[in-house]
Amino acid sequence: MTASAPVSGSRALTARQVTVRYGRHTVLDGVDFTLPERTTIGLAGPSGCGKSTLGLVLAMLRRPAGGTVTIDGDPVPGWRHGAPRAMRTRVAIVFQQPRLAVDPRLRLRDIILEPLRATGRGRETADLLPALADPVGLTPELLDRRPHEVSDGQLQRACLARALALRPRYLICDEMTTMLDASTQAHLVRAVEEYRRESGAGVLAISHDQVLLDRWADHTVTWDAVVVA
Ligand SMILES: Nc1ncnc2c1ncn2[C@@H]1O[C@H](COP(=O)(O)OP(=O)(O)OP(=O)(O)O)[C@@H](O)[C@H]1O
Repeated sequence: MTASAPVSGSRALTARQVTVRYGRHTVLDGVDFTLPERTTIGLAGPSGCGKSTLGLVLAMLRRPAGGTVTIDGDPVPGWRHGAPRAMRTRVAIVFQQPRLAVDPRLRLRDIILEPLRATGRGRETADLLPALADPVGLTPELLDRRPHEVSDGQLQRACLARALALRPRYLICDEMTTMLDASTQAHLVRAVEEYRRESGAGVLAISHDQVLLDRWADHTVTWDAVVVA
């Protein structure tokens, strides 16, 4: 299955014949998937079918038992820290539960700036903070708080800002807004779409919410189409 066949010469994040097993349970069995640049693809499907697992493989966070992932034509040579940093930073992911995705001791400003510091760009960080925090709607006062002092929505805003800090070529939003109120959901989707327009990134929006995907994505692939083809 190809979510959207890239026009010849255009760039894409691709999975080819990817197989993932948890113990004896085969979750992905030779799955093909293409996320072209400049495009938002919605991915829908029943709970437990393997959407998040595919997202983790595309983000190089889970090693498949078989198959390949390529970024703009470059095959990924390893997984997690086995992938070169220059490749890992080309794909970012935002998860459903922000509280499981952050260090609870850090202030929001330091959560957002983590990727810049980890890549040795510490000196630029103070200057870059407003450009990362403003689009997701975080005020300076919120940036000084720790996770237990903010709402889930405010923390998810920080997670999105962190995901965009290194200007990824591809962004995977795995149920990014599922736990959030309608106004925060709309704000975060707008921020992602603004980033996509301005950067030319490709976006994979994984969600159970067909109404959201109809509004958000250029088109939506259902899981049946992924595994049948
Ligand atoms: N770390 C793990 N160990 C064992 N089994 C797992 C693990 N992670 C996921 N699974 C199983 O793999 C299958 C696919 O899970 P996955 O989270 O990818 O599905 P999903 O489509 O994203 O589901 P949901 O929509 O509920 O988030 C499920 O049966 C799940 O129980």
